[in-house]
Amino acid sequence: MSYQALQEASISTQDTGLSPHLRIAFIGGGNMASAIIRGLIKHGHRADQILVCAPSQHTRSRLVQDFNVKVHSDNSAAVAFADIIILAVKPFIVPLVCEELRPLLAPLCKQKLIVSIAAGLTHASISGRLPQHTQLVCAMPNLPSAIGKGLTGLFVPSHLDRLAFDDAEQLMRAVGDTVWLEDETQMASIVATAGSSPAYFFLFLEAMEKAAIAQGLPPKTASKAVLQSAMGAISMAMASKEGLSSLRRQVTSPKGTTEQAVLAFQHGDLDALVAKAMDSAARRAKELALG
Ligand SMILES: NC(=O)C1=CN([C@@H]2O[C@H](COP(=O)(O)OP(=O)(O)OC[C@H]3O[C@@H](n4cnc5c(N)ncnc54)[C@H](OP(=O)(O)O)[C@@H]3O)[C@@H](O)[C@H]2O)C=CC1
Ligand SMILES: O=C(O)[C@@H]1CCC=N1
Repeated sequence: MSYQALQEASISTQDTGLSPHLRIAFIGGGNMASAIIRGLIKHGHRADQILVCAPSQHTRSRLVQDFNVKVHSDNSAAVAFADIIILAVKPFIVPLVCEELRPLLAPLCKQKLIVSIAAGLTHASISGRLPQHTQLVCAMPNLPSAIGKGLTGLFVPSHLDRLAFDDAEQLMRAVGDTVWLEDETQMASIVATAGSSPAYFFLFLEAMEKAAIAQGLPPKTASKAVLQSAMGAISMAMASKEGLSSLRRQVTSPKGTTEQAVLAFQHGDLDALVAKAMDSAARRAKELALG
């Protein structure tokens, strides 16, 4: 699997044209559904246009309290309510949900868009469990969707017209950027590069915070120094026309302090460790595809 392929995918940056009248249902109301809901509401989507189906009363109460969205314990409510149904359950639950929705979707499948955000599951494995001609798009979003800064990979097989999935694309664009994948094998790389990656950055920042505290900084100062520096670096990288290496060299004075830190990372073979971690995530996505 080559991560290079992702560079060839186009990242859209246009304003979203998400219709405020679009009714959106989530099957599952956990971390990722909540992140997308938060992003949608932040973007101005009306809470009463959003329904979440989740089995536990605790989750439903939390969603009402946090977002004032509609909630239901029965997944079939999603079909009656929504134009777009997002499958936001763990991958192994998706077949059960499809089984429940299948008879209800059969007469309506051309009027509904289904979006699966389940890591690893292929388009064919989900569409095979839904009525023929169901409009299904596989999406891989990430947690920063909660603040409108997500990145979602989208895939439909080449025989389907992407324009038919405009509403789903606009929905995901309301919570961040989107990339269309040409080839479904790229989805495992998007899981490794975008779906999972916020956790890598959090892990790295946690490690920096611990090291700064160990060196003697007060925890609040360490946290502020780490987060503000990370935000500054990312904002610069996003705004700059220069590549990442060039920006890195601007910080790294010959015989200076940064050089020593960079050498320590290189002696620890950071590149190999990152590649190993991302390969592990991509491999797990492929395992999930097999069920
Ligand atoms: N977390 C992330 O950063 C990302 C996750 N994903 C994908 O999103 C999906 C959800 O992950 P995540 O939100 O982290 O998981 P969570 O465990 O946080 O949420 C899963 C939700 O599914 C609900 N659920 C369980 N069984 C059913 C059922 N039979 N019918 C309806 N709802 C059900 C649970 O309800 P209850 O709370 O009531 O038990 C819970 O709200 C996964 O497929 C994952 O691969 C994709 C990209 C990023
Ligand atoms: O860890 C997971 O399986 C999910 C998919 C991507 C991010 N979280």
